[in-house]
Amino acid sequence: MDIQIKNLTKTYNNRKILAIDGFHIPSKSFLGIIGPNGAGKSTLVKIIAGLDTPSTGCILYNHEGLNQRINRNMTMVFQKPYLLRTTVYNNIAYPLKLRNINKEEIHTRVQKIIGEMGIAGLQHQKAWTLSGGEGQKVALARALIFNPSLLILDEATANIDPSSIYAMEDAIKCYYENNHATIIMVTHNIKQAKRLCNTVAFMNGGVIEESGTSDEVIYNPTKEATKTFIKEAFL
Ligand SMILES: Nc1ncnc2c1ncn2[C@@H]1O[C@H](COP(=O)(O)OP(=O)(O)OP(=O)(O)O)[C@@H](O)[C@H]1O
Repeated sequence: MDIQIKNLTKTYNNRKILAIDGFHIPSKSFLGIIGPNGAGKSTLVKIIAGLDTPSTGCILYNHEGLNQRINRNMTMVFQKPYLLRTTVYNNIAYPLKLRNINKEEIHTRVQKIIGEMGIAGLQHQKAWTLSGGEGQKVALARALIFNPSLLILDEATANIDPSSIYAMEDAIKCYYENNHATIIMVTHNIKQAKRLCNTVAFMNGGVIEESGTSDEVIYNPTKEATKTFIKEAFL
């Protein structure tokens, strides 16, 4: 999915916290958004996901040749998993039920994804009894199961142990490589951005200060603010 951000602003209580004149996220990008606390990263991705509205400006989604202002073929995974009060199986099956997929196919697809993500043993467990990392894997499986053309991850692997981070990264990478999807990932982990993303945008004070390939932004930043941020992130 190709995304065009046009003259976007967001203001809270007369404070402008986002001001992006124009930014293009080409189809099949894996974009990492990095930047300090309060830079506006979550606000931007929530607006892209349609979970918040801009004060001015708009986002245009071009999916399969259709230019549109709303796109339903996308999903977002947050830092804290929002799971339904039911079993792991039902949580993961939910997006398919919403799309009227038949029971047999739902079963097949759920078994496939929980097998790939190593959470098959949890399928009958109630979602509220899961550990934080397990819940996050369930949230990711639920996001991937309906093959979204845009996947947004907002610090989805924060507070997760290293082996679970790698398991989630593998699932995300595999999804990206096999589905021609566009992925936007907000992360404080510069090494993770380097491992996964092909482009990186550095946000600061509500604007995109600098963007380019991951190598350009991480190893050869041109703006002072980006240089300082990257240097501190690697300390
Ligand atoms: N509903 C709201 N009302 C008032 N201010 C808000 C609201 N939501 C966000 N903000 C402010 O907007 C700014 C940007 O917040 P945002 O969560 O987008 O930053 P972020 O870059 O994702 O930060 P972090 O890295 O800490 O998650 C912050 O100063 C925040 O206090």
